[in-house]
Amino acid sequence: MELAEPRTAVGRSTILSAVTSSWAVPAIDRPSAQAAKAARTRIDALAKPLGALGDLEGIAVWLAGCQDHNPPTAPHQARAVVFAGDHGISQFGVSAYPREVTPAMVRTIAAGKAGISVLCAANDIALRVLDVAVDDDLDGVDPAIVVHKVRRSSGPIHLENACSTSEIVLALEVGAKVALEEIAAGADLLIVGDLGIGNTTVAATLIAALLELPAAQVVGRGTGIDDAALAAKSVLINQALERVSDHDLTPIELLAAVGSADIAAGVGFMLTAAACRVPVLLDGIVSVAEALVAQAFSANCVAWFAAGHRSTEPAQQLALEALELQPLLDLKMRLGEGTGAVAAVPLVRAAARLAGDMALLADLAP
Ligand SMILES: Cc1cc2ncn([C@H]3O[C@H](COP(=O)(O)O)[C@@H](O)[C@H]3O)c2cc1C
Ligand SMILES: O=C(O)c1cccnc1
Repeated sequence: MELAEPRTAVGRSTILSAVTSSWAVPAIDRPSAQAAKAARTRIDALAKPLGALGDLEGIAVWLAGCQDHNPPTAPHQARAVVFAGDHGISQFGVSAYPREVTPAMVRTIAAGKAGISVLCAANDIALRVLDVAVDDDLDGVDPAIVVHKVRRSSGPIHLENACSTSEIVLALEVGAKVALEEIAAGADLLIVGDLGIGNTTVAATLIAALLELPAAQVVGRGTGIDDAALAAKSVLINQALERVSDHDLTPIELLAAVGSADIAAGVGFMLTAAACRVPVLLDGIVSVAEALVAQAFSANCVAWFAAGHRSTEPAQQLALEALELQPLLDLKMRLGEGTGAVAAVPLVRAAARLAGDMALLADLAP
């Protein structure tokens, strides 16, 4: 793989005066315009009225471009990875659930009993969960789950940096390494899942910072907080935004200031998938926040992403609009873990099969 320096930097930091670590962003080409065009021509010629398969047509065209193949083949080796981490801000009333849920859910995924586990099993999708920054030692779990741990929790982003830039670089490298492992295992479609109480606050903050939006527009109910907690969450997001406003930050510095190690791992994973020409299906608010940060590293990566679903989080919708991505599903899901993306995999597979297996209009018997 060719390596290049980041092409897009958010700028230079003044709040992080220590040595700023850098990361060699993998070089990312665009998907094949030729294969996408050929797929569009074929889909327009299928035995149906022009455009009648709606967004399934766009997904098949996108897949053909990513695969450099017309018609596209249905992804039969979709693989999902959940990056787990705790967030300091979860101790300030932003979630409807306590932070102890994070390690408990890591164990639940490992036991094959989480929402994402069941959806992956139902759709023949390989799944693994990795502890990047869980605030627990996770004693007794499979050592492969904790081998990539960067730190225990991230700092409360309304008060201090989530972590150091060198920890972010380490987490980006974890994501990159894991993506390469998944691709070596045969992945032809990748999904990044999130797990960590408080992570919707961090994701909303990242989205607000990158899209220059006020807290009131991005704040959402996450796990189901009431009106009072929603107002408090908005205040904390504003406080976190104030810490980074008027500072030009590189993407690494932004992740260190108001992101987290587990989110950085997701970013490194997505960028590496795109560099390896493997398409990525995005999930909810954390996943699209990661996609926006990935775009700040390298604008080309977005062409390798499709949106699995629209979640109920306002910031997720705003980020999808900024990425110019149309979600496949709108089921009012708000779980994270990668569930909204995995729920859309059957549609992606069906879109490819429709493009490949339907008769042509020209071949219809008179
Ligand atoms: C039992 C349980 C399982 C989950 N699986 C994912 N999340 C999701 O909800 C959390 C984020 O929402 P907030 O920012 O409001 O805390 C994260 O753990 C996310 O992965 C869960 C949340 C809970 C309670
Ligand atoms: O919209 C999401 O992705 C979401 C909402 C609540 C909790 N976790 C994720």
